[in-house]
Amino acid sequence: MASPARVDLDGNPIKPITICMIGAGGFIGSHLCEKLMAETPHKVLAVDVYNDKIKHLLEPASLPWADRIQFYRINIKHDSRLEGLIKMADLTINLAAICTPADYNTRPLDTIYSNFIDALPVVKYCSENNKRLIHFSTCEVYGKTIGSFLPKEHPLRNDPNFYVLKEDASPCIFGPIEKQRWSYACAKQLIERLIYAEGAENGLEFTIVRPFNWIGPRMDFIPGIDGPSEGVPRVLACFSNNLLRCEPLKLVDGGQSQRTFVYIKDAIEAVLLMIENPARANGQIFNVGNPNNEVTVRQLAEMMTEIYSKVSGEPPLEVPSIDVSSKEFYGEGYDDSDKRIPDMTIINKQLGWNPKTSLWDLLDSTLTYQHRTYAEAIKQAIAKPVASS
Ligand SMILES: NC(=O)c1ccc[n+]([C@@H]2O[C@H](COP(=O)([O-])OP(=O)(O)OC[C@H]3O[C@@H](n4cnc5c(N)ncnc54)[C@H](O)[C@@H]3O)[C@@H](O)[C@H]2O)c1
Ligand SMILES: O=C(O)[C@H]1O[C@H](OP(=O)(O)OP(=O)(O)OC[C@H]2O[C@@H](n3ccc(=O)[nH]c3=O)[C@H](O)[C@@H]2O)[C@H](O)[C@@H](O)[C@@H]1O
Repeated sequence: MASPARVDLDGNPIKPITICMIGAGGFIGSHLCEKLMAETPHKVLAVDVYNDKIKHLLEPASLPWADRIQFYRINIKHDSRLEGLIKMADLTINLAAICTPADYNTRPLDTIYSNFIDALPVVKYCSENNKRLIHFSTCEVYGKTIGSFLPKEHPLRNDPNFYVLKEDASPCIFGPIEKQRWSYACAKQLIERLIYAEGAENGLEFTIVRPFNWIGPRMDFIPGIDGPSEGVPRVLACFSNNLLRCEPLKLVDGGQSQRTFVYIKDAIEAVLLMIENPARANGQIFNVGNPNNEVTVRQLAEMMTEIYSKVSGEPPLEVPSIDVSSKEFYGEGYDDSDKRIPDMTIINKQLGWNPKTSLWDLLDSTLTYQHRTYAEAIKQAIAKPVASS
């Protein structure tokens, strides 16, 4: 019996489309490709410089979706094939970016080029060829909260108007230029403004996504195993690396910053709704996060330590964490977002989307994956005698 036709949120049948996905080989791209292959009839032209995280979707040729995904090893900085691929597709999704905070103050030029200059041709080709664009921005465009400028004990700090981040109302508050941490957020903000202007002046059909700390399997790399030994990934991978190596977790400036974490699989549901409901998603900027999963970084460290001990069967570390200054950890020019709570009104109203997974459950499944994937390799790396020079 044929499976029932898939319908959008308004009950209309969903037509198969071709998607040019730039940055398809990254963390979010790999989960999005998986979802599109397993649950939809859409085709993906997967563009990236790497494909390790989607290899399982590309080979062997006998995979049921083999004719619906093609990988193009392309650096969008300099490759004339990009426009042709955008023309071949109905929709372009741009995920390509440098997006690890350790790079923002140490490689500010690369960060600005990657998040602004390199995205320009993508926007231009979409606009000129009347193709729809879903562009990945960031919750970092909000910068610091208004409340962070009030004295520590001020009662208004508890008023949501002073910290909840709303797409159509909150200001974008960055630190001074010498705090190069904000090079990323500022570049993302300018590309958002450019896309918005292309929509207003030239009719570009666009959707802007502001992810709030999406986490899960395949995020970033474990230093010395599948990434550089001296590399500094985002917090999930930093803490996973510490736990796998039985080292104390490093709390930057006391771990007082707050974050809301959302499970990658919940967030991907939101992206699929955007893909398949253009009439509801076009012209919108969407926060995608989980306001119920807020913790300080210190609390995150404690939770991950407890869960990893359960998952690995090893006793918790005697010294579970140590404090490090941001200057020591990230170098000169680091600064931080104090608190990030997404307002969910717009995505709720337009797409009816709500995150489901609690922080405990998402850390449990993610740390189970980390342990299964890396524990043995770490053991071997630690046991290996250091090569003589
Ligand atoms: N993960 C999150 O929670 C999060 C939060 C906020 C914003 N974002 C945004 O979402 C997007 C994807 O993030 P991610 O977490 O998957 O990061 P990621 O680093 O895992 O993925 C980005 C991918 O883009 C590719 N890429 C970068 N420059 C390229 C180029 N010049 N040509 C071709 N490919 C290139 C990289 O190789 C990588 O595979 C980024 O734009 C990021 O700023 C992510
Ligand atoms: O994921 C997001 O939504 C966005 O936020 C991230 O920024 P941030 O949350 O600051 O990045 P993390 O590296 O995950 O750091 C989170 C917090 O943990 C702290 N941290 C990080 C690593 C560590 O070992 N110890 C530690 O205390 C950082 O100082 C920061 O306060 C990145 O900028 C982007 O990937 C993205 O745009």
